[in-house]
Amino acid sequence: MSSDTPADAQADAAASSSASLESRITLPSATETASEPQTSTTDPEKTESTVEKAQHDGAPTEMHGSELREPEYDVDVKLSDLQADPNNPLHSVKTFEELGLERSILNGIYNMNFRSPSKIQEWALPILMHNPPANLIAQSQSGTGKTAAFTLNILHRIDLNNMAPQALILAPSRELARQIKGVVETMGQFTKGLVVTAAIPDPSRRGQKFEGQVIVGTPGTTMDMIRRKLLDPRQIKILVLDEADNMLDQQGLGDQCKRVKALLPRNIQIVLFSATFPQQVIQYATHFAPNAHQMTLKHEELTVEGIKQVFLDCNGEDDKYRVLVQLYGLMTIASSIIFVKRRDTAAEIERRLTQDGHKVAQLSGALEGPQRDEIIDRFRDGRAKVLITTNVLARGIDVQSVSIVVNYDIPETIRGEPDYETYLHRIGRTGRFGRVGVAVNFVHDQDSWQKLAKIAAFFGVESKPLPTDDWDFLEEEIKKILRSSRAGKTTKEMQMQTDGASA
Ligand SMILES: Nc1ncnc2c1ncn2[C@@H]1O[C@H](COP(=O)(O)OP(=O)(O)OP(=O)(O)O)[C@@H](O)[C@H]1O
Repeated sequence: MSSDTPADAQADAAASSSASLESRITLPSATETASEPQTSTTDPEKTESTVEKAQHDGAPTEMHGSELREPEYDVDVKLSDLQADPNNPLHSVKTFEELGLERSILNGIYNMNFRSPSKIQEWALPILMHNPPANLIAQSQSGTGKTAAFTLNILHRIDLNNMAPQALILAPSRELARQIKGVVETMGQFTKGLVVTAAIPDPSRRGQKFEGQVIVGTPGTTMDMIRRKLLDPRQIKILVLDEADNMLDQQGLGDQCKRVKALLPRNIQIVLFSATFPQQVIQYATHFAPNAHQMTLKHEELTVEGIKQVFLDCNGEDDKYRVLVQLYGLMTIASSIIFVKRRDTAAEIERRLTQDGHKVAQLSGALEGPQRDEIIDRFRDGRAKVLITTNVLARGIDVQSVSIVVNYDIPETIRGEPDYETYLHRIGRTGRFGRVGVAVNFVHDQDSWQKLAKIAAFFGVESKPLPTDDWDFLEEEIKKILRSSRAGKTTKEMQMQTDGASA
């Protein structure tokens, strides 16, 4: 079961490059895709809850949805205010009821404390749920609820009286696949008869059939399982690629995803979601999902307002470790992720920090699956507060308590260029759904400084320098950001405040 190793290795390496993105919505012609709809039979009654199992299986330990409370800092963001602002990606006009979801599904959403949809959910759901089913390529900022958008469509469409796989969700890492499985189970906890199965490397499943209406997997294992006839693809009617630009990347997972698709029935609904879609991937994506409705964003629109970006000027590579140790206290107030380029750097930093008496966890593609599960679960439930990792966890991971992301190494492509997409995904591990967070970038030489400057210019953001020789000041600055409450302010009001301050 080593078929996911290349995928993980690929995800470990910074791979994708960037290109200009257009903000546009494209509607396809009337003669669209896909098979006949099959409405699900749902039961409003509460059935045996799968929450416990879901949470154990990788979902956030507590899915508080809109309840924005950081445990240690006094962050009291009012989500309703953010959602009332038409310029905010969390804004919506409609309610979940108006989107035509079954009562059992609505109960699942409300139980997760979701009050109203985000922009992407409000836009994508009517398209996804419309009959005949149409393909979709959709882009939305990190942490704006893309998982719910594709999950709700799946819950709406599957036939619960049939145990055969009907929806396949592919994700680039085992951690993300497990997380999505948890979300589908939690959201579908009142959906009677729902079975969700993970197709990730798991020696304990050897020879066992993959049953359940929803399969969430990594592409390599999914392909293996279909080929070995352990996963029957014949009744699959929806294929979702989460982190689709990464999944279609021709250098890495693209080939595997193409092969999986070739093993599925024709005319299924194909759904591609990501926070980033470089132009060259969009072109390929439109072949993969023909006649798709499209929503893409400009790169200037991609950064999340709640994530403040700063950089620390270190005195060379060796000095980075000293600065990291200084930061440790701040990183443990809530949870933090440290991103490095290489697996051996991750292991080395873990070793040194542990030796210096600090508690940290480390996860990279070099570790075996069960060990990885144990580490990410510890991080999710707060037993481990500082996680050192590679790009394997750059995308999709949703741990709401993450308040600091450290780019120990500025992300770069295999060609040594700044990796714009990976940067955006990495910093997007904080500031989820209206929360605030800080991205701390380490620069240590001309090259890393230039890469960061290019990244900041590309996204049209300012990366503020913080001194590394005045720790009291630095600490106060970071704490100030994390304490900053946006309660009661719309994006426009905040903009005016900033304008006023600089006038
Ligand atoms: N309508 C909603 N109301 C409140 N919370 C929501 C809503 N939709 C999603 N969330 C929460 O927002 C968080 C981020 O959602 P999700 O992980 O789906 O983001 P994403 O857009 O897929 O991000 P990424 O691009 O990083 O993968 C999750 O904790 C989720 O439970």
